[in-house]
Amino acid sequence: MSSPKAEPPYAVHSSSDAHLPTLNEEETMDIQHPLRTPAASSTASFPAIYEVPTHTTHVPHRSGSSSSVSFQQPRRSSAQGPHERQLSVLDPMSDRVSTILVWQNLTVQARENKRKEFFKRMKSYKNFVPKRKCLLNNINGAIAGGLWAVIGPSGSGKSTLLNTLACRLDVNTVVEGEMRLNGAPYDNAELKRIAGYVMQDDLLNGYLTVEETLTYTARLRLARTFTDKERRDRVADVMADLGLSHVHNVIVGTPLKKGISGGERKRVCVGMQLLNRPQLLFLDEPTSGLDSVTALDLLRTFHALAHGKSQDKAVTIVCSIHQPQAKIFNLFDSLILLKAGNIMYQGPRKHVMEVYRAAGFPCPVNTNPADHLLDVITPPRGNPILGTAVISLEQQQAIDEAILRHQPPLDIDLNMGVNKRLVQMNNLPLNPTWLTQVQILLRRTFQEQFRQSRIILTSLIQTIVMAVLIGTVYLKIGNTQKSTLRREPALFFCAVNQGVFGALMVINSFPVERTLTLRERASGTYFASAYFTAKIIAETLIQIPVPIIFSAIVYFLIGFQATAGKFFIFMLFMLLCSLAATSLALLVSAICKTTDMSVTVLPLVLEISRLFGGFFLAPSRLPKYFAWLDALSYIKYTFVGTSLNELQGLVLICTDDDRAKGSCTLTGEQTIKELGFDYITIGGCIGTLIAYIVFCRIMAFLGVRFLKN
Ligand SMILES: Nc1ncnc2c1ncn2[C@@H]1O[C@H](COP(=O)(O)OP(=O)(O)OP(=O)(O)O)[C@@H](O)[C@H]1O
Repeated sequence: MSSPKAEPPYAVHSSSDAHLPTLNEEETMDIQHPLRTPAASSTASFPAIYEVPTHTTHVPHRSGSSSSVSFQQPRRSSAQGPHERQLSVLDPMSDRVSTILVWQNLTVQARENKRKEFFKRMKSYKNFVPKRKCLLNNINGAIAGGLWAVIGPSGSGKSTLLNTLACRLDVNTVVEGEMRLNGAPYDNAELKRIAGYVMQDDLLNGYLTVEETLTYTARLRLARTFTDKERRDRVADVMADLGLSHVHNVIVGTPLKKGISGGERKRVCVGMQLLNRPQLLFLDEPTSGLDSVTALDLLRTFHALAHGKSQDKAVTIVCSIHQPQAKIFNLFDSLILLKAGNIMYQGPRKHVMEVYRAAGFPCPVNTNPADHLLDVITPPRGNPILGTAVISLEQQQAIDEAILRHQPPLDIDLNMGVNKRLVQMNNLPLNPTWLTQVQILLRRTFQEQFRQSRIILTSLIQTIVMAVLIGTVYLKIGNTQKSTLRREPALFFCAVNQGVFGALMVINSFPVERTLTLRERASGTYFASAYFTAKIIAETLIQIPVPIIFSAIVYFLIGFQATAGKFFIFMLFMLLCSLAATSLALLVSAICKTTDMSVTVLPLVLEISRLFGGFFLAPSRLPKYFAWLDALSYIKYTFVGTSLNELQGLVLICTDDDRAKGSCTLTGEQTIKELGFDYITIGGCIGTLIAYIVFCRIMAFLGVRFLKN
């Protein structure tokens, strides 16, 4: 094929080309993109760069067989400058590009609603056609080295593409087509070992410093063969690469406690992924919420990382980004332009304007090229006040087709990259053991908790205040016949207080922590069981002082039976009640998943526990159909257990008044019978509460382990 135009595409801007103000001097360099092949129909509009012969290379399959793979070899045209190889990172044959991701006929659909679909399928089994929303529409593409931008209007499928390639799609989606990593199909487990994913919102432990955050991640993610010094060095390297060294000692921060800036938070998230030197990094909207200077600074860092200036090896970075500013746009090596689940352009960023110009849509003067790309493919909404016209569907289709027509076809081969170093799962170094993970997570949880000393202090003060209040309301209850009337409400109130307090703390903090955990686990940081074990141990240890302090104050102010054994049994019940409440709250928030839902459901569960707590209606006198709700009330087992403990062996004295009324026959044992508490023993109540705690925690673990979205 011969070139109809002698000039390279961006080498010289004629006066009519002067509308590309944002293209800098770098634009004059001609580059070869690996994925484009010459198209006969489009050669008229395309310069020599696309007119390169396709070389066929025989590369071995994983299976050992050989296959024909097409690669374009970069060729220097006479018009190309001496710096063209500067961007050789884009060349999949380059040794610096270690990962090639290819997808073919990729379609992603969202199920209407799993339950609805199931019932409709049951109703009309044979004729049933599920209604599905198409998110990605039979697209082909490849990513090989450099800094990539996935751009497109809102809702065009940028995040969906990223999530699909990173195997992180929602469960309600259906994926068809092929995706290959270095020529082989891959899954989430495999990708996790070599790729990182940074989500749009920066969810971090707000009470840890930057260095602590990275150090804990390094301990959890770096292979067990790393020494402490090597880990520290790796953390220091990452902080230096990302410009975080000056804030290493500053806490990340929470909405209430100021920490590092938004840009620095994003860098910490990226740093956590860079610690184990990934070959591929996905970033979902990394600049969202950042000011233009911070965003540009961040992208410059990504550019440096993608070109291997900071790390040993270049990391391929793929960012979904919504209308980047011109300076940011110019930092990208390659683009994927999406519209309604279709790829409108894929290839070098430097060629996209040429495609648009050839299609009849040159970028106007002083216009951000990224804005222009989106403006052309997004149908404007007509505005009668401004006098702007609506573009018909046909007109917009013609525009889209013109853009697509002026691009040479992609030469996608699923075997691309098969000659690269393959991901040998068995040869990858082993992560820390389960026990090490538990120890690290335990340390992290304690450190985080102790940083929140104000919350711990507040909860201790609250406990003391409540204990003194309850104690003084029922002060020195005595042991007259009448005292039984006050003894039972006092015991019930103690159970309710300890049975609600801990639950409310969990419900507010756990859903956020759960989301953070899901992310860390999605990155392969630790096992769900290691996290849960560490959490349970830490929470139990932190929770113990509250019921102890409460019992010590309340017991003696009220004046329950003054024997050591009875006091410690009372304290044990308060502790078990508190643990049962937090376990129940953990279960509710693990199943409900969001704080909003958990806060709605938990009060109902607590209310039922209180209602069937044995105080308002004796458990033995409950109607049969309520037996199951009664069995689920941990407050009941606490109340009945503490009542048995208090009433057994209680000697009630008889006052003159009592004698006059003839009611002097009451004993502790008789009161137990009257209240209907003689159906169970103290040991039975303790055993049931322990079983309750274990059951709730196992169910909460299953929720955390299996409910991911
Ligand atoms: N799991 C899902 N179920 C149903 N629809 C979905 C699902 N995921 C995405 N969508 C829809 O698919 C379309 C593309 O979503 P996606 O988040 O990929 O777009 P985007 O280009 O990243 O948008 P934005 O720039 O606004 O974040 C949207 O209309 C979205 O509502």
